[in-house]
Amino acid sequence: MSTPSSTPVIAIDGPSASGKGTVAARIAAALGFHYLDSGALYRLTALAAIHRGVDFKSQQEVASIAATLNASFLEGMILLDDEDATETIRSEAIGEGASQVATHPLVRQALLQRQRDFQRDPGLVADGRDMGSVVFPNAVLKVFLTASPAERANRRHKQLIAKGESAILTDILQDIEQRDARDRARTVAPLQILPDAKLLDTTQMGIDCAVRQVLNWYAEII
Ligand SMILES: Nc1ncnc2c1ncn2[C@@H]1O[C@H](COP(=O)(O)OP(=O)(O)O)[C@@H](O)[C@H]1O
Ligand SMILES: Nc1ccn([C@H]2C[C@H](O)[C@@H](COP(=O)(O)OP(=O)(O)O)O2)c(=O)n1
Repeated sequence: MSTPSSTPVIAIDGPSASGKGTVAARIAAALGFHYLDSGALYRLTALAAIHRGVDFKSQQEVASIAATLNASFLEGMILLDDEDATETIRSEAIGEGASQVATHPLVRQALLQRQRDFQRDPGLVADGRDMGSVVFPNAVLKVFLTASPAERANRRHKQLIAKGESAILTDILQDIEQRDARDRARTVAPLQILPDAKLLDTTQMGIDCAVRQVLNWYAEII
């Protein structure tokens, strides 16, 4: 299990397309900290399950895939079994699969230590759903980053269109609402606003402003 560490962790949790990845990566770059995209581990687990023909509902089999995941994170590139999976895991279908495999307690357990291993000097910014509640409960700063479902659907829609993918706004909104509901309702490590988290609603706030706010909160505590 993890050893208690004095290395600071900034935990950024929140629902899909709230801007967690964008903001967390910018904060990590500004502070020279490491960055953990925990959702990528669940996405890779879903992709590996598809490659092996394993049903997302088979908790034991999916957990064993998660426990032996051959994944590496190399300067913005994500490899699965030595193949570039950076773009593949960003599809809406894999996001949905990730949300399904993430409901299994054994899958979450299998990925726990791997996430904690990212806590290295001089610090870590981690984004996901349970960074502040389960993976890094001692995080020095916990942020719940959110925006209205309509705004998040717009952001995801723009992001997909910019990548040249076809996307229908109403379908995306429906997917986001369905995924939010599943991520909030699961019994283990649900998405939640912790009492010790700072709430940052970016419905009407740009990326620069959101990054500045998190950096200001961090500056207040160090
Ligand atoms: N505050 C913001 N205002 C406008 N667009 C944003 C904001 N934050 C993020 N975005 C954009 O929304 C999209 C989704 O952000 P992303 O960081 O991938 O979210 P998440 O990691 O929460 O799924 C990206 O294209 C990003 O540039
Ligand atoms: N710490 C985490 C991170 C992601 N998950 C699950 C739940 C999410 O719907 C999926 C995908 O997460 P990801 O953060 O990559 O998805 P978004 O970019 O927010 O759409 O994985 C989780 O259960 N716990």
